[in-house]
Amino acid sequence: MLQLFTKELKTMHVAVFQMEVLAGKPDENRERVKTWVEQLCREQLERPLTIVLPELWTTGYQLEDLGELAEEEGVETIAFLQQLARAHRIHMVAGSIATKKDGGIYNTALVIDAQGKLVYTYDKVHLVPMLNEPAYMQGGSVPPALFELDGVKMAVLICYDLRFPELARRLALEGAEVLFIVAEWPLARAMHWKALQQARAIENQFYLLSCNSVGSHNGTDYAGTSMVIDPWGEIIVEGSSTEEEWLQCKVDFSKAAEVRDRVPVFSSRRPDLYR
Ligand SMILES: NC(=O)CCC(=O)C(=O)O
Repeated sequence: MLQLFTKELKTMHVAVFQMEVLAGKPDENRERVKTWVEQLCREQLERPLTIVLPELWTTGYQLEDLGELAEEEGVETIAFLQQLARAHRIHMVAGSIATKKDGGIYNTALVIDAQGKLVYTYDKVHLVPMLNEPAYMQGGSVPPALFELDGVKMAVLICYDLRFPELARRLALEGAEVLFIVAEWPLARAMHWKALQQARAIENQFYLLSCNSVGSHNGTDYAGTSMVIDPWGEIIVEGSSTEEEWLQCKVDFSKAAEVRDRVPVFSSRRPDLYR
């Protein structure tokens, strides 16, 4: 059954850090995130503000060194983010980092609220063969679920997960109003990146906010083109494919209800014929 949309909170500011991740350099990447957040928060005083980081932003795809680089339960980076979130009163869909737990290494997304509480973690379930991820990491065994920031139902998927529409549809049916995609998506498949994001937003009639990285590592160029897409499928802001930059906008949560009135996909569904 489709949940009703949030009534109380109508808008939220978002800022997406389309970052050039320095592979294998977690200290430097943390420092760069701190500098960016400080600069952003000098300019953007309005709250609520949610910031978004890309996939594996502490280590990049330096997979062969993850034995050393991955953090035990993500403790150090989580503490760093909690401190930053509290200091600036910002919510963080803090991309993902490599974590060690139960003898394996996982690609773990983190969500921290403006009080510094770790509200949600998710271990990427679809590891990407094209980047050799399954050779170095374990896939999560728990499907992505909803979390809430200021009463808004949201969800986060990690990069390759975008190719599996059943995940996004299930989250939409559970009431997601915003889907975040945190990514290190290669330029070689940039056309898929853009088309799939728009498709997920259009078919599920929710906001889609993505954060991809730029730059290159080990011969792979990353595609940037981070986006904020509204529930009609309109691209509100779009990053370049090459430059480190940040994207900022205000999202209006009342828009999804309008779109669902105009094209009532969810009430037209035939779950008696398919799931
Ligand atoms: N980091 C990723 O999951 C990349 C996904 C990818 O390259 C693709 O789906 O294509």
